[in-house]
Amino acid sequence: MEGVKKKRKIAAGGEPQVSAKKQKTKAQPQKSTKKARRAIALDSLRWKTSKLPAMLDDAEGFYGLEEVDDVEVFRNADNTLEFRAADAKSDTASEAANDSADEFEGFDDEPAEKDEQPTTPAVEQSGAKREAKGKKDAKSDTKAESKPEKKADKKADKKAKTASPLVEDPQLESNVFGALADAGDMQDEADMSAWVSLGLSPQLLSSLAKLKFAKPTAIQAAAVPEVLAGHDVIGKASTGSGKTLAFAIPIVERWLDATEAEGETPPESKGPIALILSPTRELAHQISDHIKALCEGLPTSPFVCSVTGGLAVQKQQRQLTKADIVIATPGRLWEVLSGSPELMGKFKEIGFLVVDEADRLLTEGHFKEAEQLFNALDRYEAEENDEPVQDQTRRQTLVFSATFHKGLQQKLAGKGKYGLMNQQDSMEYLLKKLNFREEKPKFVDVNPVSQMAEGLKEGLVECGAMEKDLYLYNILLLYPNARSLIFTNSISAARRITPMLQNLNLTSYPLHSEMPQKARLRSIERFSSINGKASILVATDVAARGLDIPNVDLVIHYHVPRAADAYVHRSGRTARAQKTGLSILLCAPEEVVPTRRLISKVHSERKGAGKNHFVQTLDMDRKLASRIKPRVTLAKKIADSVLAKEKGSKDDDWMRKAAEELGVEYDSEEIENAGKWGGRGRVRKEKQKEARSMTKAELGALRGELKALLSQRVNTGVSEKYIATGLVDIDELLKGAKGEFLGRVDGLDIESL
Ligand SMILES: Nc1ncnc2c1ncn2[C@@H]1O[C@H](COP(=O)(O)OP(=O)(O)OP(=O)(O)O)[C@@H](O)[C@H]1O
Repeated sequence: MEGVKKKRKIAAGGEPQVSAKKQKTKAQPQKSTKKARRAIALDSLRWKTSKLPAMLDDAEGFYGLEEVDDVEVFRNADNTLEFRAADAKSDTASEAANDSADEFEGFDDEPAEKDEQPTTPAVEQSGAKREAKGKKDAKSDTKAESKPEKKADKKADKKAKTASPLVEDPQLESNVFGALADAGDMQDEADMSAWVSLGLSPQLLSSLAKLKFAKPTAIQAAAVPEVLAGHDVIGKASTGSGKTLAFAIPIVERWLDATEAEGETPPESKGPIALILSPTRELAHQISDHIKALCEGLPTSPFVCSVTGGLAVQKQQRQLTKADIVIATPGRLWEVLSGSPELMGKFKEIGFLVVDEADRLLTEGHFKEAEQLFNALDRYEAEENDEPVQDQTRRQTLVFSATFHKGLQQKLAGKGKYGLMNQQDSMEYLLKKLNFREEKPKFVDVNPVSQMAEGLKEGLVECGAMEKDLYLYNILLLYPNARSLIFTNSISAARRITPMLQNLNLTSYPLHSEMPQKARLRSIERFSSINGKASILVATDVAARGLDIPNVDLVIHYHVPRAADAYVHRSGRTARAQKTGLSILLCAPEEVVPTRRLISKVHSERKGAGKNHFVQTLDMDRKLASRIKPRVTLAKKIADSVLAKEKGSKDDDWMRKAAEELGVEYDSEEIENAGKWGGRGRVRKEKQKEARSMTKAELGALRGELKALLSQRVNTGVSEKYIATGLVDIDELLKGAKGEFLGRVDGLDIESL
């Protein structure tokens, strides 16, 4: 017995033409059934147009192939072939059916059972592939479809029971599933029908299936068609909602089109198709990885190149000569391009300019470098007087963020009064700088009401300014296995909190802009790779935007952020991609007013009993806090001492060098005493001096003390309420504790989110 599938050719758009293969078999006499199968005439079968993988689109001679499922080919003693219809039922059942001498009526596309599907894309696709391969030797075709085919068939049968490919466009569906089947085992399970209406190529659909992205997110569904239709787009969607692919998918699609049109990968002289600007290096690398992952499943991939510093300018210039998609921080790209008029010329021809996290990149303080770049990209030499002029751009401009300035948002949405807007503050002014191709770019806002991710819960802990370390530790203890991201407003706080938490046996890493690039990436990598136990990243706002670290459970704002958008982006590091997460603000009395303002801004569009309603005040167990206070105090003291010593030796180094250059004798004591400290800085300096003067033995003793404290159990699972009611024997409970921290904060529970 050989094969389950046959193919034939048809003339494009015409009636089926019986192939040599088929003519030969048609001449065979119809024999009586063997086992559960009956011999059948080939024309009575339901032939379907074969689905060819997109990469075979240009494989001449294979247009118009048809195929049929579930037919077995028997070779008779006289060497003739006979085709028998497979029966889904058991052999006995089939025999019974055969006995009743029912005429074969062909295969039915209707499922035998309610949710059963008749065809199996994986099998069809592999069949199509084989057909292409077997063009030279039609006879070997059936042999090639022996055992592996049966296996595939079984698998396909299994899949047919679960799949529900209800797609409106059958041609597209066939392409889609054809391509998916080609993508291997995983794709056997994939139903990609939700992507179909976006008009993507089978290659890209196959890649998306490999990423296991079964359906587009709201921003992808809304923005991709607009971009593919050639519009400039401003896209707004909450954090973690897939904005990267919303612009990356159409870019890669356009690259595929261009590559296909040229036959080969575009030559080096072509220049990049897209430039994506990111405000931070980490985000640029992440976008680059994201696009590479999307392209991994393609038959040929674009060259994706990130330009963020770290590599020599010449090396980056060389890389840029062959780049198809470039992701860059504006300052560095400007540095690289301004030294190469040839490269600059190529960048003037890009098809897409994407500004990710646009509101950040285009605001005061960050826009300067970007502005230089935009001006250069848009400047063309006028033919007549050789004066540089701003040309109407040919490229599409795509601008994405989770937060946009409210005035701009209203204007884009066609509401509000704009005349009163301060131009410098509004993004309108900045958007003008982007030189949109269309007078009115498409504004796609998929979360007009809330900027926050759906699965996010927000909480607030009120505590004294000097108690923040204590309550930070307290919260971390309540979530012993969480991946937590702590945001501070200053580099020095991030520097201090990290070793303090490490002293408390919590795995923590720092992240701030004064760290070398490699150390920054290493911190993110280590933080992301620890699974199953607490892992903490203490970061400044350098990590607030765009970073997509998987499974961050908890975001803690150690300091109340200075702006509402920072709060949105920081909190958006958790509850990404439909997941859940917590965001907790540590709020000191002097931060209450800015916090209120911030919350009412962030939740301004939401309906509810007051804006603050969306952020729950959390009552922490004061008794627990007092129990853990001694260890926090010690951990802090040790960290401060180590930091002061490090800082001291750095300052010493600097001063020694300065003294040497001036040709004077260096005496640190003298120099320090000569400095006139006053005001607020004096106390700090004195504290630093004290911490710095701690001897090794003193430090060792503190460490020993802390170690002893840390070895004691603290049960966080007993709330003050229980203690107050007196219904529970606390000592008994503490005895039963397994050395783990079991507490929870009422109303905020990671598991129950
Ligand atoms: N269609 C999809 N289905 C499932 N997951 C997706 C899909 N598209 C993207 N993702 C995943 O969602 C996560 C968040 O995506 P992305 O980083 O693009 O979010 P974002 O909207 O840009 O967030 P931010 O505003 O914080 O920058 C990523 O891990 C990404 O792989």
